[in-house]
Amino acid sequence: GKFGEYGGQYVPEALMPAITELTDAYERYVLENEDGFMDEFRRRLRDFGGRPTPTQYAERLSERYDCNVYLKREDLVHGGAHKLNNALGQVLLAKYMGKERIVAETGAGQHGTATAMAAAHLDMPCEVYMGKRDINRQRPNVFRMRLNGSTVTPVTAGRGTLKEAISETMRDWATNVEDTHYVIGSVVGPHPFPAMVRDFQSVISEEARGQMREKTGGLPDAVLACAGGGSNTMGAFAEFVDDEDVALYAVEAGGSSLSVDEESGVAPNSASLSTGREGVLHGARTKILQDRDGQIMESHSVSSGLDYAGVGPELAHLVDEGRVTAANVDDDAALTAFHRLSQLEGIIPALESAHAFAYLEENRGELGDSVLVNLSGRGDKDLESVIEETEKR
Ligand SMILES: Cc1ncc(COP(=O)(O)O)c(/C=N/[C@H](C(=O)O)[C@@H](O)C(C)C)c1O
Repeated sequence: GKFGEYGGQYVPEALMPAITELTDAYERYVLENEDGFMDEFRRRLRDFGGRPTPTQYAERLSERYDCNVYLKREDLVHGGAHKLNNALGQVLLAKYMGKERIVAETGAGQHGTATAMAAAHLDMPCEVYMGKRDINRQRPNVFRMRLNGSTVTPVTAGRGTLKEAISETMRDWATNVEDTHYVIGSVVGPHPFPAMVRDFQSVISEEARGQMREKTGGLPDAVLACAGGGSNTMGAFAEFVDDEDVALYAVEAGGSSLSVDEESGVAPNSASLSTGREGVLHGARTKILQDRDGQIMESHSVSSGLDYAGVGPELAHLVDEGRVTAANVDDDAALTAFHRLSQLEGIIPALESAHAFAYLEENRGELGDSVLVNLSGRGDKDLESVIEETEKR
C-alpha cells in the first residue's frame, strides 16, 4: 500500500481489523473480480449511472485556443459528478462483504449525495457526516441526501468542515466495524482506500482513452483534471500513466494566494502538491498544508470540493516522479473560467472543474494539439455562491 514514500496505513490499532478485512475484500472482489463483482459494478454504472459518458469535442474552446479540446463529460454521470463511480463501487463492495450500514463524510456534498444515491439504489441504510459550516453552504445537497433516505449528521468539532467530518466518520467506523462500511470520498486514507478509489474512478480514463483513439486516431498530448483529494484526477490519468507522450496536469486550488504564513495556521489556498510538506493525514503519509509545528493548516478555495489540506498519496508520488505536473490557478481565474465555459460551450461546470479550464486558458498554445479536460461535475450546486462571489468582485 505504498506509493514511493507515500501511502501506508497510519491508523489506530482499533481500526486494523477493519482495514485488514477491507484489504482482503478489495483484493478478491476488485482485483480478482470474485463472484463477478466488477461485472455487476460495470452493469450498474451503465444502467444506474448512465455510463459511458461522452468525450466531446469543444468547438468554441478549440477555436479560442487554436488546438483540439475534448471534454470528458463526468458532469453527465447520474447525480452530476464523477463521485458516483466511487460511491457505487464501495456501496456494492459493502454489500458483497455482508455489511448492513454505510457511513460517509462529505465537504461539498457531492460525495455525500453520490453515496446517498448509491445506498438507496442498493437498499443500504446510510449516515453522512458533514461539517456544520459545510451544511450551511451546501444546503441543496443536504436536502438531496435526506431525500434519498440518508441521515445527515452535523459535525461541530473544530471548524466544522471536511477534516473534522472525516475524523468523525473514522471514529464511527472503528466503533461499528462489524456491520458498517466507510465509503471514503477520494483517493485518500489508509491502504487500500487510495488504490481502490483510483480503480473505481479509472473507468473515466478507460473510456476516454478509447474515445480519443476513435475520434482522433491517437492519444491526447495532454490531460487536465482538477485535484481536491485527487480522485477525478487519478481516474482521468490511470489509463494514460504508461503512455509517456501524454502529459498529465493536476490543477489544484490556488485560492487567493500561494504564500503560506506558517505562523497563522491558515493557508489561503489548497495547493497541497505545490506548497504542502510530507506528513500523515487521515491514515496516509502524503503532502499536506501544515504549519511549522506539523499542525494541519486550514485550507481555502472558492470551491468547497477542492478545499482540502491533503491530497492522495499516489498523486503526490506521481508528482515527485515528474510523471504528473502539479499546477494551480487562483479563485478569480476559476470563477472567470466558470462563466467562460457556460457562455462558450453552454455547459455550466462545477467550480472545482472550472480550475482545469482556467489552467487551459492560462497555458494556451503550450499544451499541444490535442487536449483532454476532465469535466468532473456540473455547476448547479454552485449557482448561489457564484452569484454572490461575482457580485462581490
Ligand atoms: C464536482 C467535484 N469535482 C472535483 C472534486 C474534488 O474531489 P477529487 O476528485 O476527489 O479531487 C469534488 C469534491 N467533492 C468532495 C465532496 O463533495 O465531498 C469534496 O468536498 C471532498 C472529498 C474534498 C467535486 O465535488
